[in-house]
Formats: sequence, C-alpha cells, structure tokens
Amino acid sequence: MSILLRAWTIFHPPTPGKTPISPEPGSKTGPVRIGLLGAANIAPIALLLSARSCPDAEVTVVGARSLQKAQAFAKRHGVGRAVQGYEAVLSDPEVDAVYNPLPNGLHYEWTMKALQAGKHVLLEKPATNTPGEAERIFAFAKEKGLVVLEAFHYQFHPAAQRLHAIVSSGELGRVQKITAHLTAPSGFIKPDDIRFQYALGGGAAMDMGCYVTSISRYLAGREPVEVIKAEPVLQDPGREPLVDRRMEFTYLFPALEGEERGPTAECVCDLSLPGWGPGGLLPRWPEMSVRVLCEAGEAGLNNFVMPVFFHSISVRSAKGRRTERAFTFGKGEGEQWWTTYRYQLQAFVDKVKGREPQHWITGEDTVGNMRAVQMVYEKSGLGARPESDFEL
Ligand SMILES: NC(=O)C1=CN([C@@H]2O[C@H](COP(=O)(O)OP(=O)(O)OC[C@H]3O[C@@H](n4cnc5c(N)ncnc54)[C@H](OP(=O)(O)O)[C@@H]3O)[C@@H](O)[C@H]2O)C=CC1
Ligand SMILES: O=C1OC[C@@H](O)[C@H](O)[C@H]1O
Repeated sequence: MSILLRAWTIFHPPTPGKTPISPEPGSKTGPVRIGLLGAANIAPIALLLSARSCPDAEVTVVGARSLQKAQAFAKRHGVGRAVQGYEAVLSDPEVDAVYNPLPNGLHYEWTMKALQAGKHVLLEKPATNTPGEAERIFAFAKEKGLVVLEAFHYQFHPAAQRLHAIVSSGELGRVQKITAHLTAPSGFIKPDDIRFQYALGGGAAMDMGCYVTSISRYLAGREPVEVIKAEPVLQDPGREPLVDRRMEFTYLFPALEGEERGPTAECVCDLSLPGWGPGGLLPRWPEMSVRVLCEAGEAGLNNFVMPVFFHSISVRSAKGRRTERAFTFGKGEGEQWWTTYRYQLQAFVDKVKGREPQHWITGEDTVGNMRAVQMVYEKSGLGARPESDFEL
C-alpha cells in the first residue's frame, strides 16, 4: 500500500457494521459499548477513529463536566449521546467499558469508580500518579473480574513487536545499552496544559517519560534496579517548582545469568524543546526513536509512537545492515492503515469478550512502569507525584 493511500485510509477507514446483538436474552454478543470520560483532546484519534473501523466496539456516550461541551463533542465526533458529568457515564446501562483519558492525577479515582460500577477500563498512560495506586486498581479489577488496560498503544503495533522480536531472538547478542528519546518542539503543548500541573500529575517524565521508560523495560525484558541519573529542566519554577519540562535519565537493569553487567537505558523526554537559530525561532525536529546496542550489533526503531505514518527498523549485525518495516502481522489480524490505537482497541475488546488478544500489557507491567517512573522522580529531587486522596 502506498504511503499516500495509507495516510488517507487512516483518517477515512472502512466502516463495517457493528457485530450483531444476539436476540438470546442475556447474550454477550454485540459490540463492547464504550463510554467516554471527558471530552478529551486525545479521544478522537485514540478511540473514536479506531472504533469506526472496529465491528466489536461502539462509543455510546460521552460525559463532560459541562453538558454543552459534551454535546458539542458528541455532535462533532458522531457519539450517540452526551451527558453531564462522569458519574452519568458510569451509571449508564448502555456502557460496558469506559475510556479514561482524564488528567493523570484523576486516573486513579475515576478508574476505581468505574470498576465499582462494574465497567471495564481502557486507561490512558501513565496509569496513575504512583505505583501504589496502580497496584490498588489491578487488585480491585481482579476482585471484580474486570479488564483494565493501560493504553501503551505503541506496543500493540507490529513495528514495536518486530523490534522486540529481533532483540529477543539473540541475533544481536546480549543487550548492552538502550537509548530512547521522545521530544516535542515548543509551541505544541501550551503553558496551562494539564501536563504542566503538579496537582494533576504533570511533568515530562510522567507524560513522555512513561513511554521511554516503558519501551526501555520492554526491550530490556526486566525491571530497572537503579536510576543512575535523573536531571530535570523545569517548565516554570516560580509557578510549578516540581514540574519538569524535560528530564534526562538513565536506568540500570540487573545482570541476568551469564552477564557480567546489566544493560542501561539512557532516556530523554522533553515537552517543549526550545527552538534554535536566530531568536530561537526555528523549531526543533521531534524525536521518537529507540536504539538498542547489543554485543554483536544494534537495532533501532525510528518513530515508535506513530509508526503507521512512517517508520523504519534498522538492524546492524555480523551479516550486514538491513532495514525493515512492519505494518501488519502478516497473516494475522490487522491492516496496513491500522494505527497503534486501532491495534490496541482490538486487543482491548478481544480481552473484554474473553478472546485471546494479540498482545497485552499486564497489571504487573503497569505497576513496574509506575515504579520506574517514580524512581526517576525520586532521583531527580522533584519527588513522587501526589497520591490521590480518593477512597472508595
Ligand atoms: N495515548 C496517547 O497517545 C495519548 C495519551 N494522552 C493521555 O490522555 C490523558 C488526557 O490527555 P489530553 O487529551 O491531552 O488532555 P485534555 O487536556 O484534553 O484533558 C482531558 C480531559 O480532562 C478533563 N478534566 C477533568 N478535570 C480537569 C481539570 N481539573 N483540568 C483540566 N482538565 C480536566 C477534561 O474533561 P471535560 O471534557 O469533562 O472538561 C478534559 O477533556 C492524559 O493522561 C495523557 O497522558 C494524551 C495524549 C496522547
Ligand atoms: O501520550 C502522548 O503521546 C504523544 C505526546 O505528544 C503527548 O504529550 C503524550 O501525552
């Protein structure tokens, strides 16, 4: 499929009818009915677009703090109903699962309330403000027999999984050093954004840092034991003295049997890279790359966050150099134009419906990621993000 046709199809996907509902009373057939908590900026691309081409998912209702905002959002994005407030979504009998794209600091409260209301949850990253909150969510989900998935969408795409397969195959020998960068030029994220508010769980290491942490752990195949360095650059020290705009940090992973020393992961995340050139007016190019240096070669993935638009997997081994691309799993499920979010939604609805998803992020993995992010904050001197005071 040409790059142009792929780009067009991403935004104009085929829209098959939804899975039919069986007339049998109590039948669990039919699409998973998803309620949206908040008219969030990310929801149209991450959920609504994906649901259009997914026969097993239907977004039935959106709730926002203001009814007018919910109504405007529903009209613009073709959501059937709009309601005032998030409680109204949770008590809606036409909702089986919710998508929680609220600010990080509200993830815990509204995920716990959703589980209490008997709803499965597709939970935006980072799952919570602290590892303890993530642990409590997954313990409660288990007790209730409900599904919670932290939306690390990149990992559901064939490109990330192909890099993982190359690194784990042993072709390049043991992993020595991972380098993961995720940055955005200044201007994209406004100064009053939720990402710059400590009370809402803001900070670069939470927002983009949780991705570079996640992909480093995914490729290292183990949990870090130490943060060797964590150097923050603050966004607005006067107003938000604990919020990082940028964080450079290095994880040390433990040595596995037969290894002399464990690998490191050097990570950089930046929500607002200053421009360069005269007056700093020229924008920096965003970075979205990961590289894995191994004892007998190296492999990397350029654009691990939005691989459907373009990406390249480069490999250097004793056999030479090669470049690969992976948009589908070959004979398996998926299309060239499926975004990371579309693959993720398929896995989520498969799990809710009791089918085996192509890939999954376990509760243990989510807790491990939150632990690692918290280790970075502790090392940086900025300290952990605030615990929610919500109690069930
Ligand atoms: N997977 C991905 O690729 C991405 C994930 N994300 C994640 O999604 C989440 C939301 O990000 P984004 O869509 O950019 O966020 P928004 O700025 O759009 O905020 C999301 C929603 O939060 C609600 N909200 C509730 N309380 C507050 C408050 N006190 N201040 C501000 N908003 C509030 C608003 O709901 P209401 O409509 O009710 O007013 C708003 O719609 C974050 O956790 C982020 O990390 C973000 C971008 C990409
Ligand atoms: O999840 C995200 O992915 C893309 C980034 O631009 C954004 O800040 C972040 O929230």
